[in-house]
Order: sequence, then structure tokens, then C-alpha cells
Amino acid sequence: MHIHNLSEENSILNTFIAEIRDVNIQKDSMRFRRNIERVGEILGYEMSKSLPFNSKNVETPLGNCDIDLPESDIVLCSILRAGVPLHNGLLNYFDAAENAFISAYRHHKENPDTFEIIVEYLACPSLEGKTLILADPMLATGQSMLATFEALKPFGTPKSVHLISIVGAQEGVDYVSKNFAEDTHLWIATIDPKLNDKGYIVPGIGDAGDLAYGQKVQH
Ligand SMILES: O=P(O)(O)OC[C@H]1O[C@H](OP(=O)(O)OP(=O)(O)O)[C@H](O)[C@@H]1O
Ligand SMILES: O=c1cc[nH]c(=O)[nH]1
Ligand SMILES: [Mg+2]
Repeated sequence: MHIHNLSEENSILNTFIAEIRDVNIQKDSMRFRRNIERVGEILGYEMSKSLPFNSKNVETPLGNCDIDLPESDIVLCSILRAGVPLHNGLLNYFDAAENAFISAYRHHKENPDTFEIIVEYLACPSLEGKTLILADPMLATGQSMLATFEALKPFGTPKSVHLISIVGAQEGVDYVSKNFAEDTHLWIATIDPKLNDKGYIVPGIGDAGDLAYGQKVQH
């Protein structure tokens, strides 16, 4: 796997990550969602540099010029719920992309410390020969990312796969590295050292879905 960890270089991205992590600032859910969206824009911009480009002639009011444009065969797939603001950020830049949505959530059974990943809702165009961007702000154990990718298989084989995430745990990064094809790209804003015994990233940010959209009742 090609891992692009954007925290290896200082940029304005650090400010957005600090606000997403900050226990006081993150309480403002509108700002939290917008920060996730802004990071989506930055990750999308960085990822765009790896796309194939083709020259196109553009007519201006005063003449013509050639400009290299990225291929536009992108399918943007996000994992509900926390993926929604990240999806919006990516779609701000890849506005011609096709879109897919999938639900993958952690279902806690009798023991609150163990969970399984449930995939239920799935809406997806053909993926055959296209560029698949799979987006989820949190890469904790990596199980949601893999369960999602497996669920997408009946929709065709993409020509390239890009995972986009904001905060990862080293364990989750290792898990996706091991389970996705070698030519898969991971674009991630920052990687934290560990998971706690409930599978939350430490120091992380807390529960991204709840911070964006409020607490849900476990069922
Ligand atoms: O890498 P993993 O261990 O699979 O964990 C990451 C998943 O957990 C979060 O979703 P959550 O289940 O909290 O759902 P939500 O977005 O509805 O809150 C997050 O958005 C990922 O989908
Ligand atoms: O730390 C974590 C792990 C999974 N999901 C979250 O929202 N946060
Ligand atoms: Mg959640």
C-alpha cells in the first residue's frame, strides 16, 4: 500500500486537525462538520496529484490554451454517518464524480467491549474500470473500510482504489495495508499510536459520527 501521511509536513491542515481534536472546539458541531469537510478538500487536492492527466484545449474569450486535466471517472463512496461531511468536502473538488453511499456501523452485542461491523444500506453505480475513492474520517481497527470494500465487489472491479481518512490508528493502518492490494493508496491526515479497549483511537477525536450528528441510541 502507498501511504500518504499528510502530517509529515506542516501546513494549515494542522489547524483544522487541532480544532477537530480539541474537546472544547469540537462541541460546536457545525464547525466540526465544516472542519471535516475542509480536511476532505485538502485530502482530495493531494490525492488529485496522483491521477492520470490528459491535455485538453480550452477556448478563452481571447484565444486558446492547452491545459492538463485529471481523468473524471471517479466514484466517491463514503461510509455513513461520519463519512457524510468528508464526502461533501471531496465532492466540492471532484464535483463531476459519481457517488456511492454505504452504511457500516459497529454493533455492540451483550459485551459492550466487543462489536461486529454491520453493512446494511448500499447505493452504488458501476465501479468497473473506474477510480474508487473510499472515504471515512476514522480508521480505527480498519474493519469498516474492509467490510465496505468487500460489499462493493459485486459492482465491478475499479482500476484504482484510494482510501481517504482523517485520523487513523497505527493498528488500522497496518490492517488495511495487509488486506488491500499493494497498489492501493491511503491518503490520511494523521496517524495516532493506539486504540483503547473499546476500539477508539487514542488520543484521536472521540466519536466522529456523534460529534457530527449527535448521539445515537444503540440497538
Ligand atoms: O476502523 P473501524 O474500527 O471499523 O472503525 C471506524 C468506524 O467507526 C466509525 O463509525 P461508527 O460505527 O461510529 O458509526 P457512525 O458514523 O454512525 O457513528 C467510523 O466512522 C468508521 O466507520
Ligand atoms: O476513535 C474512533 C474510532 C471509531 N470511530 C470513531 O468515531 N472514533
Ligand atoms: Mg460513531
